[in-house]
Amino acid sequence: MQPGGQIRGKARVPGDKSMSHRSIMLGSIADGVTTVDGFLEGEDALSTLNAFRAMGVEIEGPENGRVVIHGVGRDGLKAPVGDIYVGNSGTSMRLLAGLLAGQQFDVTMTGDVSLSKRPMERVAAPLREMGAVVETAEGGRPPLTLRGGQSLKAIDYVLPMASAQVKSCVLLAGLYAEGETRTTEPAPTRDHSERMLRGFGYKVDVDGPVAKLQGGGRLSAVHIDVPADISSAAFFMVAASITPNADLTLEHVGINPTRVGVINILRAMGGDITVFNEREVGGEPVADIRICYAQLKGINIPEDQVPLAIDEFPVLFVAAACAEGQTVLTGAEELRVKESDRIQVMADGLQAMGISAEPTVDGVVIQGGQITGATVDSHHDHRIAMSFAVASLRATAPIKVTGCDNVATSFPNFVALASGLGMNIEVQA
Ligand SMILES: O=C(O)C1=C[C@@H](OP(=O)(O)O)[C@@H](O)[C@H](O)C1
Ligand SMILES: C=C(OP(=O)(O)O)C(=O)O
Repeated sequence: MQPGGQIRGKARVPGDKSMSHRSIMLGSIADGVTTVDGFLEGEDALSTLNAFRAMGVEIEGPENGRVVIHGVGRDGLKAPVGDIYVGNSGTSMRLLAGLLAGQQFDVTMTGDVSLSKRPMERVAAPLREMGAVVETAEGGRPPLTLRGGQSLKAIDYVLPMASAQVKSCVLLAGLYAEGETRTTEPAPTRDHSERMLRGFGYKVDVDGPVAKLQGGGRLSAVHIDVPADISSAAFFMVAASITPNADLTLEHVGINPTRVGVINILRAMGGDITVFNEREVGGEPVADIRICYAQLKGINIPEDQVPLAIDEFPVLFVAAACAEGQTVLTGAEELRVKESDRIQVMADGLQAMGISAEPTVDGVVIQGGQITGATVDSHHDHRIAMSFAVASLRATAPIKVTGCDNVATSFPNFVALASGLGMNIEVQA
């Protein structure tokens, strides 16, 4: 990555990863043919797609973001031949665990080196309470095996952490459980499962932190329009915010209130962000977003914004590095169990770039300063790699990022799009 570069123009980033996963899962167990537009053709969502193909679901595409799913109905999935490999994708493994807990066959899910280190006990524990038989490797890590043929009972589950993956897992198992399954979350997390289930005609009641559904119902196929992923848009929101003269418009971005922490935090830092053309597409709010350069200032990030921006912190740390003064993040210990320990890995990288970034147990303290050239390791974490690329916009010398192989998990055309908007990125084999 060469220093400097410009950020100007208009762009549409790829489809929302969370919604893409869910569209395949729900479309597969629905009655009828579900069509999806705007599907993210990234490796994580494709892992979910391939998992359902392996369980006998006919899925056409993806072709230019269009996927056609021939739903097999709630009891139509078939035992896969061999294990299901879900690569780097925590969402695939955790949500599928819930959906597969109520099937008649055994399944084992495996993942790559990063996923194999991530905690799965958080989904295994509530599923066992429901009567599922779940096996993990030592320390509650993958592989994850679900034994089929169990009869599940609904539970009233109070989540120990703010996690949409755990909430969704329990609700998906609840589809196959006898009685009313309830989840209570400690803070609002993304509610795409609840919204999309309703879109498929399944009754889900939400009252503040509580979501509940009755087991035993059926889903009816629908058309799903997946908006651009605000988590991918975030890289360019920060890129434009830190680059003098930048003026960028990102089109058709999902602005679900449970996902807009990055907008709220950048605005609190002094960011110049205009949200316009607000509309609703298939039960999800969507808008265009214009971002112009502004001198950012450090802030204490409000803890209530943490789950609303959970995947955007790596790039928000870059914003903090370019801000005047100190930024303090607390209450974000979940960042330590993502594709990498995102607190430590970002702090190490920013320090290598000459920025004072001190990790704490549940966050980080960053002093804004001058970013220098450096060679930094992204630890094969897509969001870290893209965040370091954004940092190069304000660096005094080139930044070389190693371990970038996983960028395609969430943002396959990142380099092309970033280059098109004016960033100087060179990819070395
Ligand atoms: O439900 C989802 O689609 C996701 C939930 C979040 O994980 P947690 O539930 O672990 O916070 C997020 O980090 C992940 O990228 C996608
Ligand atoms: C945490 C992430 O995804 P997952 O948990 O699905 O691997 C992410 O995309 O930042």
